[in-house]
Amino acid sequence: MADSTEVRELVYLVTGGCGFLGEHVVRMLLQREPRLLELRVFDLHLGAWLEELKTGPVQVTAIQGDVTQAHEVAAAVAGAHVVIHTAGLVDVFGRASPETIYEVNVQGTKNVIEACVQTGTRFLVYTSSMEVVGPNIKGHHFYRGNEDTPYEAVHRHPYPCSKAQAERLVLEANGRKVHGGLPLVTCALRPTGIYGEGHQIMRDFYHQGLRLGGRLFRTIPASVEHGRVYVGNVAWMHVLVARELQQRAALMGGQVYFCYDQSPYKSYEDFNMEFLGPCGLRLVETRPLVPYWLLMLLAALNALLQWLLRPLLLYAPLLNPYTLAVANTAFTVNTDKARRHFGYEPLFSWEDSRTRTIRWVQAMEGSAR
Ligand SMILES: NC(=O)c1ccc[n+]([C@@H]2O[C@H](COP(=O)([O-])OP(=O)(O)OC[C@H]3O[C@@H](n4cnc5c(N)ncnc54)[C@H](O)[C@@H]3O)[C@@H](O)[C@H]2O)c1
Ligand SMILES: CC(C)[C@@H](O)CC[C@@H](C)[C@H]1CC[C@H]2[C@@H]3[C@H](O)C=C4C[C@@H](O)CC[C@]4(C)[C@H]3CC[C@]12C
Repeated sequence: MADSTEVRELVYLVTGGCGFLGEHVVRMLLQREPRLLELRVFDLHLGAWLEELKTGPVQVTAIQGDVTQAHEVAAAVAGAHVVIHTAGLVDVFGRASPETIYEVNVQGTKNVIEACVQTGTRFLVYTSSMEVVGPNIKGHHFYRGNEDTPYEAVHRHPYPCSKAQAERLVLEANGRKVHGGLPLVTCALRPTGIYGEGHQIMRDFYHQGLRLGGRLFRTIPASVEHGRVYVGNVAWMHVLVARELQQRAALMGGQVYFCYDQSPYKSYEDFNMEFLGPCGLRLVETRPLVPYWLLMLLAALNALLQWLLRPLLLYAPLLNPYTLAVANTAFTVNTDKARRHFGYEPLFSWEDSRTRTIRWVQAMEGSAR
Protein backbone atom coordinates (compact mmCIF):
# COMPACT_ATOMS: atom_id res chain seq x y z
CA MET A 1 0.00 0.00 0.00
CA ALA A 2 1.41 3.43 -0.94
CA ASP A 3 2.39 5.69 1.95
CA SER A 4 -0.06 8.61 2.24
CA THR A 5 2.84 10.98 3.02
CA GLU A 6 4.27 10.46 -0.45
CA VAL A 7 4.94 13.42 -2.72
CA ARG A 8 2.27 14.28 -5.27
CA GLU A 9 4.15 14.12 -8.57
CA LEU A 10 2.40 11.73 -10.97
CA VAL A 11 0.08 12.51 -13.87
CA TYR A 12 -2.44 9.80 -14.79
CA LEU A 13 -4.73 9.69 -17.80
CA VAL A 14 -7.90 7.58 -17.77
CA THR A 15 -9.53 7.16 -21.18
CA GLY A 16 -13.24 6.34 -21.00
CA GLY A 17 -13.13 7.91 -17.54
CA CYS A 18 -16.83 8.80 -17.60
CA GLY A 19 -18.04 5.27 -18.33
CA PHE A 20 -19.43 2.66 -15.95
CA LEU A 21 -15.99 1.29 -15.05
CA GLY A 22 -14.09 4.49 -15.84
CA GLU A 23 -15.92 6.56 -13.24
CA HIS A 24 -15.10 4.01 -10.54
CA VAL A 25 -11.44 4.02 -11.63
CA VAL A 26 -11.33 7.83 -11.48
CA ARG A 27 -12.86 7.93 -8.01
CA MET A 28 -10.64 5.07 -6.78
CA LEU A 29 -7.50 6.84 -8.01
CA LEU A 30 -8.47 10.01 -6.12
CA GLN A 31 -9.08 7.97 -2.98
CA ARG A 32 -6.14 5.56 -3.16
CA GLU A 33 -3.27 6.94 -5.21
CA PRO A 34 -1.48 9.43 -2.90
CA ARG A 35 1.20 10.28 -5.47
CA LEU A 36 -1.37 11.72 -7.86
CA LEU A 37 -0.66 15.34 -8.88
CA GLU A 38 -2.98 15.51 -11.91
CA LEU A 39 -5.75 13.19 -13.08
CA ARG A 40 -6.79 13.61 -16.70
CA VAL A 41 -10.23 12.22 -17.56
CA PHE A 42 -10.59 11.68 -21.32
CA ASP A 43 -13.97 10.75 -22.77
CA LEU A 44 -16.23 11.31 -25.74
CA HIS A 45 -18.99 12.23 -23.29
CA LEU A 46 -17.93 14.05 -20.12
CA GLY A 47 -20.08 13.65 -17.01
CA ALA A 48 -21.27 16.65 -14.98
CA TRP A 49 -20.19 14.76 -11.83
CA LEU A 50 -16.56 15.56 -12.74
CA GLU A 51 -17.05 19.11 -11.47
CA GLU A 52 -17.49 17.87 -7.87
CA LEU A 53 -14.03 16.25 -8.05
CA LYS A 54 -12.23 19.49 -8.70
CA THR A 55 -12.23 20.66 -5.10
CA GLY A 56 -9.59 18.27 -3.77
CA PRO A 57 -5.76 18.34 -3.71
CA VAL A 58 -5.48 16.61 -7.09
CA GLN A 59 -5.87 18.62 -10.28
CA VAL A 60 -8.69 16.91 -12.20
CA THR A 61 -8.56 17.80 -15.89
CA ALA A 62 -11.63 16.88 -17.95
CA ILE A 63 -10.79 16.35 -21.64
CA GLN A 64 -13.58 15.84 -24.14
CA GLY A 65 -12.02 13.79 -26.89
CA ASP A 66 -12.24 10.86 -29.27
CA VAL A 67 -9.74 7.99 -29.12
CA THR A 68 -10.16 7.49 -32.87
CA GLN A 69 -8.54 10.90 -33.37
CA ALA A 70 -4.77 10.38 -32.96
CA HIS A 71 -3.99 14.05 -32.41
CA GLU A 72 -6.55 14.35 -29.62
CA VAL A 73 -5.13 11.27 -27.93
CA ALA A 74 -1.53 12.52 -28.27
CA ALA A 75 -2.46 15.87 -26.73
CA ALA A 76 -4.11 14.13 -23.77
CA VAL A 77 -1.27 11.63 -23.25
CA ALA A 78 1.60 14.15 -23.49
CA GLY A 79 3.20 14.52 -20.06
CA ALA A 80 1.31 11.64 -18.42
CA HIS A 81 3.29 9.06 -16.44
CA VAL A 82 0.54 6.41 -16.60
CA VAL A 83 -2.33 5.76 -19.02
CA ILE A 84 -5.28 3.59 -18.00
CA HIS A 85 -7.13 2.88 -21.24
CA THR A 86 -10.72 1.84 -20.54
CA ALA A 87 -12.44 3.68 -23.43
CA GLY A 88 -14.28 1.35 -25.74
CA LEU A 89 -17.51 0.50 -27.49
CA VAL A 90 -19.06 -2.26 -25.41
CA ASP A 91 -21.65 -3.38 -27.89
CA VAL A 92 -23.03 -6.92 -28.24
CA PHE A 93 -26.52 -5.72 -29.07
CA GLY A 94 -25.97 -4.49 -32.62
CA ARG A 95 -26.19 -0.80 -31.81
CA ALA A 96 -22.93 0.12 -33.59
CA SER A 97 -21.56 -1.15 -36.90
CA PRO A 98 -18.64 -3.60 -36.90
CA GLU A 99 -16.57 -0.87 -38.55
CA THR A 100 -17.28 1.58 -35.72
CA ILE A 101 -16.51 -1.03 -33.08
CA TYR A 102 -13.18 -1.73 -34.79
CA GLU A 103 -12.44 1.99 -35.20
CA VAL A 104 -12.93 2.71 -31.50
CA ASN A 105 -11.64 -0.47 -29.88
CA VAL A 106 -8.71 -1.29 -32.17
CA GLN A 107 -7.70 1.93 -33.92
CA GLY A 108 -8.37 3.85 -30.72
CA THR A 109 -6.01 1.54 -28.84
CA LYS A 110 -3.38 1.91 -31.58
CA ASN A 111 -3.65 5.67 -31.14
CA VAL A 112 -3.12 5.36 -27.38
CA ILE A 113 -0.07 3.14 -27.84
CA GLU A 114 1.50 5.44 -30.46
CA ALA A 115 0.80 8.47 -28.27
CA CYS A 116 2.68 6.81 -25.39
CA VAL A 117 5.63 6.05 -27.69
CA GLN A 118 5.74 9.51 -29.25
CA THR A 119 5.35 11.49 -26.01
CA GLY A 120 7.43 9.31 -23.68
CA THR A 121 4.71 7.87 -21.44
CA ARG A 122 6.06 4.61 -20.08
CA PHE A 123 3.18 2.79 -18.35
CA LEU A 124 0.00 1.64 -20.08
CA VAL A 125 -2.78 -0.45 -18.50
CA TYR A 126 -5.42 -1.73 -20.90
CA THR A 127 -8.93 -2.79 -19.90
CA SER A 128 -9.38 -5.94 -21.92
CA SER A 129 -12.13 -8.49 -21.32
CA MET A 130 -12.87 -12.13 -20.55
CA GLU A 131 -14.33 -12.22 -24.05
CA VAL A 132 -10.82 -12.10 -25.49
CA VAL A 133 -10.76 -15.75 -24.33
CA GLY A 134 -14.40 -16.77 -24.57
CA PRO A 135 -17.00 -18.06 -24.71
CA ASN A 136 -15.93 -19.12 -28.20
CA ILE A 137 -18.20 -19.65 -31.19
CA LYS A 138 -18.20 -23.40 -30.51
CA GLY A 139 -19.85 -22.98 -27.11
CA HIS A 140 -16.98 -24.59 -25.25
CA HIS A 141 -17.38 -24.09 -21.49
CA PHE A 142 -14.55 -22.38 -19.61
CA TYR A 143 -15.06 -23.73 -16.11
CA ARG A 144 -13.12 -21.99 -13.34
CA GLY A 145 -10.10 -21.55 -15.57
CA ASN A 146 -7.12 -19.24 -15.21
CA GLU A 147 -4.75 -17.22 -17.41
CA ASP A 148 -2.91 -20.40 -18.42
CA THR A 149 -5.90 -22.67 -19.03
CA PRO A 150 -5.84 -23.98 -22.62
CA TYR A 151 -8.93 -22.80 -24.52
CA GLU A 152 -9.69 -22.38 -28.22
CA ALA A 153 -10.36 -18.63 -28.40
CA VAL A 154 -12.33 -18.49 -31.67
CA HIS A 155 -14.49 -15.40 -32.23
CA ARG A 156 -16.71 -14.10 -34.99
CA HIS A 157 -18.57 -11.25 -33.26
CA PRO A 158 -17.09 -7.76 -33.80
CA TYR A 159 -16.83 -6.95 -30.09
CA PRO A 160 -14.69 -9.88 -28.86
CA CYS A 161 -12.67 -9.74 -32.08
CA SER A 162 -11.88 -6.07 -31.46
CA LYS A 163 -10.97 -6.66 -27.83
CA ALA A 164 -8.67 -9.54 -28.77
CA GLN A 165 -6.92 -7.44 -31.44
CA ALA A 166 -6.53 -4.48 -29.10
CA GLU A 167 -5.17 -6.62 -26.28
CA ARG A 168 -2.65 -8.21 -28.62
CA LEU A 169 -1.47 -4.76 -29.76
CA VAL A 170 -1.01 -3.63 -26.16
CA LEU A 171 0.95 -6.71 -25.13
CA GLU A 172 3.12 -6.60 -28.27
CA ALA A 173 3.94 -2.95 -27.52
CA ASN A 174 5.53 -3.94 -24.21
CA GLY A 175 9.26 -3.12 -24.40
CA ARG A 176 9.02 -0.66 -27.31
CA LYS A 177 11.27 2.35 -26.81
CA VAL A 178 9.33 5.52 -26.07
CA HIS A 179 10.52 9.07 -26.67
CA GLY A 180 13.53 9.45 -24.38
CA GLY A 181 14.74 5.90 -25.00
CA LEU A 182 13.19 4.03 -22.08
CA PRO A 183 10.92 0.99 -22.62
CA LEU A 184 7.12 1.10 -22.63
CA VAL A 185 5.63 -1.21 -19.98
CA THR A 186 2.15 -2.54 -20.69
CA CYS A 187 -0.31 -5.01 -19.25
CA ALA A 188 -3.95 -5.99 -19.79
CA LEU A 189 -6.71 -6.69 -17.28
CA ARG A 190 -9.51 -9.07 -18.26
CA PRO A 191 -12.66 -8.43 -16.23
CA THR A 192 -15.43 -11.01 -16.40
CA GLY A 193 -18.99 -9.59 -16.33
CA ILE A 194 -18.71 -6.44 -14.25
CA TYR A 195 -21.64 -5.50 -11.99
CA GLY A 196 -22.27 -2.69 -9.54
CA GLU A 197 -23.40 0.90 -9.30
CA GLY A 198 -24.00 2.27 -12.80
CA HIS A 199 -24.30 -1.06 -14.68
CA GLN A 200 -26.59 -0.28 -17.62
CA ILE A 201 -27.54 -3.91 -18.37
CA MET A 202 -28.62 -4.45 -14.75
CA ARG A 203 -30.73 -1.31 -15.14
CA ASP A 204 -32.24 -2.78 -18.32
CA PHE A 205 -33.11 -6.03 -16.56
CA TYR A 206 -34.68 -4.13 -13.68
CA HIS A 207 -36.86 -2.03 -15.97
CA GLN A 208 -37.79 -5.13 -17.99
CA GLY A 209 -38.94 -6.79 -14.75
CA LEU A 210 -40.99 -3.75 -13.78
CA ARG A 211 -42.68 -3.82 -17.18
CA LEU A 212 -43.51 -7.53 -16.69
CA GLY A 213 -45.25 -7.00 -13.36
CA GLY A 214 -42.23 -7.69 -11.16
CA ARG A 215 -41.30 -10.91 -12.95
CA LEU A 216 -38.33 -12.02 -15.03
CA PHE A 217 -38.54 -15.27 -16.96
CA ARG A 218 -35.65 -17.70 -16.74
CA THR A 219 -34.08 -18.44 -20.11
CA ILE A 220 -30.79 -20.04 -19.05
CA PRO A 221 -30.38 -23.18 -16.86
CA ALA A 222 -29.21 -22.34 -13.33
CA SER A 223 -26.29 -24.73 -13.84
CA VAL A 224 -24.60 -22.49 -16.47
CA GLU A 225 -22.35 -20.41 -14.22
CA HIS A 226 -21.05 -17.08 -15.53
CA GLY A 227 -18.17 -15.10 -14.07
CA ARG A 228 -19.06 -11.77 -12.45
CA VAL A 229 -16.86 -9.23 -10.62
CA TYR A 230 -17.76 -6.12 -8.64
CA VAL A 231 -16.88 -2.82 -10.34
CA GLY A 232 -15.18 -1.48 -7.22
CA ASN A 233 -12.78 -4.42 -7.17
CA VAL A 234 -12.08 -4.02 -10.89
CA ALA A 235 -11.34 -0.34 -10.30
CA TRP A 236 -9.06 -1.22 -7.39
CA MET A 237 -7.18 -3.75 -9.52
CA HIS A 238 -6.60 -1.04 -12.14
CA VAL A 239 -5.20 1.36 -9.52
CA LEU A 240 -2.97 -1.29 -7.97
CA VAL A 241 -1.66 -2.69 -11.25
CA ALA A 242 -0.86 0.83 -12.48
CA ARG A 243 1.17 1.47 -9.31
CA GLU A 244 2.97 -1.88 -9.19
CA LEU A 245 3.70 -1.87 -12.93
CA GLN A 246 6.12 0.97 -12.21
CA GLN A 247 7.99 -1.13 -9.64
CA ARG A 248 7.81 -4.62 -11.15
CA ALA A 249 8.09 -4.00 -14.89
CA ALA A 250 10.16 -7.13 -15.55
CA LEU A 251 7.55 -9.40 -13.94
CA MET A 252 4.33 -7.64 -14.95
CA GLY A 253 5.21 -6.12 -18.34
CA GLY A 254 3.34 -7.85 -21.19
CA GLN A 255 1.15 -9.85 -18.81
CA VAL A 256 -2.63 -10.39 -18.71
CA TYR A 257 -4.62 -10.72 -15.50
CA PHE A 258 -8.22 -11.83 -15.03
CA CYS A 259 -10.18 -9.55 -12.68
CA TYR A 260 -11.77 -11.55 -9.89
CA ASP A 261 -13.18 -11.33 -6.37
CA GLN A 262 -15.38 -13.43 -4.08
CA SER A 263 -18.56 -12.93 -6.12
CA PRO A 264 -20.29 -16.35 -6.26
CA TYR A 265 -20.45 -18.57 -9.31
CA LYS A 266 -24.04 -18.45 -10.60
CA SER A 267 -25.89 -18.29 -13.89
CA TYR A 268 -26.09 -14.76 -15.28
CA GLU A 269 -29.78 -14.47 -14.47
CA ASP A 270 -29.56 -16.00 -10.99
CA PHE A 271 -26.66 -13.69 -10.17
CA ASN A 272 -28.67 -10.65 -11.22
CA MET A 273 -31.45 -11.78 -8.87
CA GLU A 274 -29.07 -11.33 -5.93
CA PHE A 275 -29.76 -7.64 -6.43
CA LEU A 276 -33.11 -7.55 -8.22
CA GLY A 277 -34.79 -9.98 -5.80
CA PRO A 278 -34.35 -7.72 -2.76
CA CYS A 279 -35.80 -4.95 -4.93
CA GLY A 280 -39.06 -6.81 -5.50
CA LEU A 281 -38.47 -8.77 -8.71
CA ARG A 282 -38.98 -12.54 -9.03
CA LEU A 283 -37.30 -14.97 -11.46
CA VAL A 284 -40.13 -17.23 -12.65
CA GLU A 285 -39.53 -21.00 -12.63
CA THR A 286 -36.47 -23.00 -11.60
CA ARG A 287 -36.03 -24.21 -15.18
CA PRO A 288 -36.15 -22.28 -18.48
CA LEU A 289 -39.76 -21.71 -19.47
CA VAL A 290 -39.20 -22.32 -23.17
CA PRO A 291 -37.02 -24.90 -24.96
CA TYR A 292 -33.63 -23.70 -26.18
CA TRP A 293 -34.55 -24.16 -29.85
CA LEU A 294 -37.44 -21.72 -29.37
CA LEU A 295 -35.12 -19.23 -27.68
CA MET A 296 -32.76 -19.51 -30.65
CA LEU A 297 -35.69 -18.85 -32.98
CA LEU A 298 -36.77 -15.81 -30.96
CA ALA A 299 -33.18 -14.53 -30.89
CA ALA A 300 -32.93 -14.94 -34.66
CA LEU A 301 -36.23 -13.10 -35.11
CA ASN A 302 -34.85 -10.26 -32.98
CA ALA A 303 -31.79 -10.09 -35.21
CA LEU A 304 -33.99 -10.05 -38.33
CA LEU A 305 -36.22 -7.35 -36.86
CA GLN A 306 -33.16 -5.27 -35.97
CA TRP A 307 -31.95 -5.51 -39.57
CA LEU A 308 -35.37 -4.67 -41.08
CA LEU A 309 -36.06 -1.76 -38.73
CA ARG A 310 -32.54 -0.25 -38.86
CA PRO A 311 -33.46 2.38 -41.51
CA LEU A 312 -36.30 3.55 -39.25
CA LEU A 313 -35.20 2.97 -35.64
CA LEU A 314 -32.71 1.15 -33.44
CA TYR A 315 -34.21 -2.09 -32.14
CA ALA A 316 -31.62 -3.67 -29.81
CA PRO A 317 -33.17 -6.12 -27.32
CA LEU A 318 -31.15 -8.05 -24.74
CA LEU A 319 -31.91 -11.35 -26.54
CA ASN A 320 -30.01 -11.93 -29.77
CA PRO A 321 -28.12 -14.95 -31.12
CA TYR A 322 -24.85 -13.76 -29.62
CA THR A 323 -26.08 -12.87 -26.13
CA LEU A 324 -28.03 -16.12 -25.94
CA ALA A 325 -24.97 -18.16 -26.88
CA VAL A 326 -22.75 -16.31 -24.41
CA ALA A 327 -25.26 -16.57 -21.57
CA ASN A 328 -25.72 -20.27 -22.26
CA THR A 329 -22.01 -21.11 -22.10
CA ALA A 330 -20.32 -21.42 -18.73
CA PHE A 331 -17.41 -19.04 -18.30
CA THR A 332 -15.89 -18.63 -14.83
CA VAL A 333 -12.38 -17.95 -13.62
CA ASN A 334 -10.48 -19.22 -10.60
CA THR A 335 -7.05 -17.61 -10.38
CA ASP A 336 -4.68 -15.83 -8.03
CA LYS A 337 -2.20 -14.49 -10.61
CA ALA A 338 -2.95 -10.89 -9.68
CA ARG A 339 -2.30 -11.64 -6.03
CA ARG A 340 0.95 -13.47 -6.82
CA HIS A 341 2.24 -10.79 -9.20
CA PHE A 342 1.21 -7.57 -7.51
CA GLY A 343 -0.44 -8.39 -4.21
CA TYR A 344 -4.04 -7.86 -5.32
CA GLU A 345 -6.75 -8.69 -2.83
CA PRO A 346 -10.36 -7.62 -3.43
CA LEU A 347 -11.13 -4.36 -1.64
CA PHE A 348 -14.83 -5.18 -1.32
CA SER A 349 -16.19 -8.43 0.09
CA TRP A 350 -19.05 -10.20 -1.67
CA GLU A 351 -21.43 -9.02 1.06
CA ASP A 352 -20.28 -5.40 0.65
CA SER A 353 -20.43 -5.59 -3.15
CA ARG A 354 -23.94 -7.03 -2.97
CA THR A 355 -25.15 -4.43 -0.47
CA ARG A 356 -23.76 -1.53 -2.48
CA THR A 357 -25.35 -2.84 -5.69
CA ILE A 358 -28.73 -3.43 -4.02
CA ARG A 359 -28.69 0.11 -2.62
CA TRP A 360 -28.00 1.43 -6.10
CA VAL A 361 -30.93 -0.52 -7.60
CA GLN A 362 -33.16 0.65 -4.75
CA ALA A 363 -32.17 4.25 -5.51
CA MET A 364 -33.20 3.56 -9.11
CA GLU A 365 -36.45 2.08 -7.79
CA GLY A 366 -37.15 5.32 -6.01
CA SER A 367 -36.62 7.22 -9.24
CA ALA A 368 -38.64 4.66 -11.24
CA ARG A 369 -41.85 5.15 -9.19
N1 LIG B 1 -18.99 -3.93 -18.51
C1 LIG B 1 -18.40 -5.10 -18.46
O1 LIG B 1 -18.97 -6.10 -18.01
C2 LIG B 1 -16.99 -5.24 -18.96
C3 LIG B 1 -16.35 -6.46 -18.76
C4 LIG B 1 -15.05 -6.63 -19.24
C5 LIG B 1 -14.41 -5.57 -19.85
N2 LIG B 1 -15.03 -4.39 -20.04
C6 LIG B 1 -14.28 -3.31 -20.70
O2 LIG B 1 -14.21 -2.21 -19.80
C7 LIG B 1 -14.16 -0.98 -20.52
C8 LIG B 1 -15.23 -0.05 -20.01
O3 LIG B 1 -16.46 -0.70 -20.19
P1 LIG B 1 -17.82 -0.13 -19.54
O4 LIG B 1 -18.67 -1.31 -19.20
O5 LIG B 1 -17.46 0.84 -18.48
O6 LIG B 1 -18.48 0.62 -20.78
P2 LIG B 1 -19.08 2.09 -20.89
O7 LIG B 1 -19.72 2.14 -22.23
O8 LIG B 1 -19.89 2.41 -19.69
O9 LIG B 1 -17.78 3.00 -20.86
C9 LIG B 1 -16.99 3.20 -21.99
C10 LIG B 1 -16.57 4.67 -22.01
O10 LIG B 1 -15.77 4.89 -23.16
C11 LIG B 1 -16.19 6.08 -23.80
N3 LIG B 1 -15.92 6.04 -25.23
C12 LIG B 1 -16.54 5.28 -26.16
N4 LIG B 1 -16.06 5.57 -27.38
C13 LIG B 1 -15.10 6.53 -27.21
C14 LIG B 1 -14.25 7.24 -28.08
N5 LIG B 1 -14.30 7.05 -29.40
N6 LIG B 1 -13.41 8.16 -27.55
C15 LIG B 1 -13.38 8.40 -26.21
N7 LIG B 1 -14.17 7.76 -25.33
C16 LIG B 1 -15.01 6.83 -25.84
C17 LIG B 1 -17.70 6.15 -23.55
O11 LIG B 1 -18.18 7.49 -23.67
C18 LIG B 1 -17.80 5.61 -22.13
O12 LIG B 1 -17.72 6.63 -21.17
C19 LIG B 1 -14.35 -1.36 -22.00
O13 LIG B 1 -13.08 -1.37 -22.64
C20 LIG B 1 -14.91 -2.77 -21.96
O14 LIG B 1 -14.55 -3.52 -23.09
C21 LIG B 1 -16.31 -4.18 -19.60
C1 LIG C 1 -31.90 -12.62 -22.79
C2 LIG C 1 -31.26 -13.71 -21.96
C3 LIG C 1 -30.63 -14.77 -22.86
C4 LIG C 1 -30.23 -13.11 -20.99
O1 LIG C 1 -29.79 -14.11 -20.10
C5 LIG C 1 -29.05 -12.53 -21.78
C6 LIG C 1 -27.95 -12.06 -20.89
C7 LIG C 1 -26.90 -11.29 -21.73
C8 LIG C 1 -27.45 -9.92 -22.09
C9 LIG C 1 -25.57 -11.23 -20.94
C10 LIG C 1 -25.06 -12.63 -20.59
C11 LIG C 1 -23.53 -12.55 -20.52
C12 LIG C 1 -23.25 -11.06 -20.68
C13 LIG C 1 -21.85 -10.66 -21.15
C14 LIG C 1 -20.77 -11.13 -20.16
O2 LIG C 1 -21.12 -10.73 -18.84
C15 LIG C 1 -19.44 -10.54 -20.46
C16 LIG C 1 -19.27 -9.45 -21.25
C17 LIG C 1 -17.88 -9.01 -21.56
C18 LIG C 1 -17.70 -7.51 -21.44
O3 LIG C 1 -16.47 -7.15 -22.01
C19 LIG C 1 -18.80 -6.73 -22.11
C20 LIG C 1 -20.18 -7.19 -21.67
C21 LIG C 1 -20.39 -8.72 -21.88
C22 LIG C 1 -20.34 -9.02 -23.37
C23 LIG C 1 -21.75 -9.11 -21.25
C24 LIG C 1 -22.93 -8.54 -22.08
C25 LIG C 1 -24.31 -9.06 -21.63
C26 LIG C 1 -24.36 -10.58 -21.63
C27 LIG C 1 -24.20 -11.12 -23.03
